[in-house]
Amino acid sequence: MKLDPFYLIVDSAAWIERLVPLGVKLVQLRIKDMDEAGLCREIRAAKAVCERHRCQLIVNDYWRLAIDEGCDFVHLGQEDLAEADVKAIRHAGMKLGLSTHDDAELDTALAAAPDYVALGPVYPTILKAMKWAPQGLDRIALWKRRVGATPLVAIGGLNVDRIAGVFAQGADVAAVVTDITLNADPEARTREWLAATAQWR
Ligand SMILES: Cc1ncc(COP(=O)(O)OP(=O)(O)O)c(N)n1
Ligand SMILES: Cc1nc(C(=O)O)sc1CCOP(=O)(O)O
Ligand SMILES: [Mg+2]
Repeated sequence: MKLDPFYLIVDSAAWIERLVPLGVKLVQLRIKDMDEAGLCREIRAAKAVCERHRCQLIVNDYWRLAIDEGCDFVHLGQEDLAEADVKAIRHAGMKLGLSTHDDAELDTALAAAPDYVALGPVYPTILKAMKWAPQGLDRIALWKRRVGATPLVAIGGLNVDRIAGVFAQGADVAAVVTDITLNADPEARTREWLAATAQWR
């Protein structure tokens, strides 16, 4: 499966409404701390925008709600995966992306035959506290050898200047949050990401 090389991750449907129309084709809705009714509203709104713009929506964490709302792709971390019903996710026809941070997690992820594997944090991230040290670029090449044809997503501390480095090491997709959402001009930065990833599209 070919995924767009630019993977935007945001925490609201409002961000999706704002940035997806610029040409984003792969977006994750990553919401923390919201009640179920709110999550359903957000997922529904995000899905509507993504359908209009032929953008692949990936729902983080909330796989049951994603199934209920008719979404087709979820992202799970290792703790999410441990509690998830992967059979139910697959039975619903959903694609599945998985986080990995070390060898043991990669073994666990590959056993679930994911639609992509994410490796992070490649660089230090300010989005959330992480118990893993930055992986560094060499680790991407190692991961790509292990995942083979499964798309490899690089995440953590990426910015426009770091994109070429992760693709040179074998990443198929670069994921980003704060380089865009904390930028003084998120629309302009999104356009920069679209241009900078064009050669891998
Ligand atoms: C593309 C991508 N990679 C990694 C993560 C992190 O998932 P997880 O470890 O479950 O942490 P949270 O994002 O849920 O805090 C991700 N969301 N997306
Ligand atoms: C949500 C997330 N997961 C990571 C992992 O390593 O699993 S790094 C990360 C944060 C990515 O945000 P930014 O692009 O702002 O660094
Ligand atoms: Mg998670």
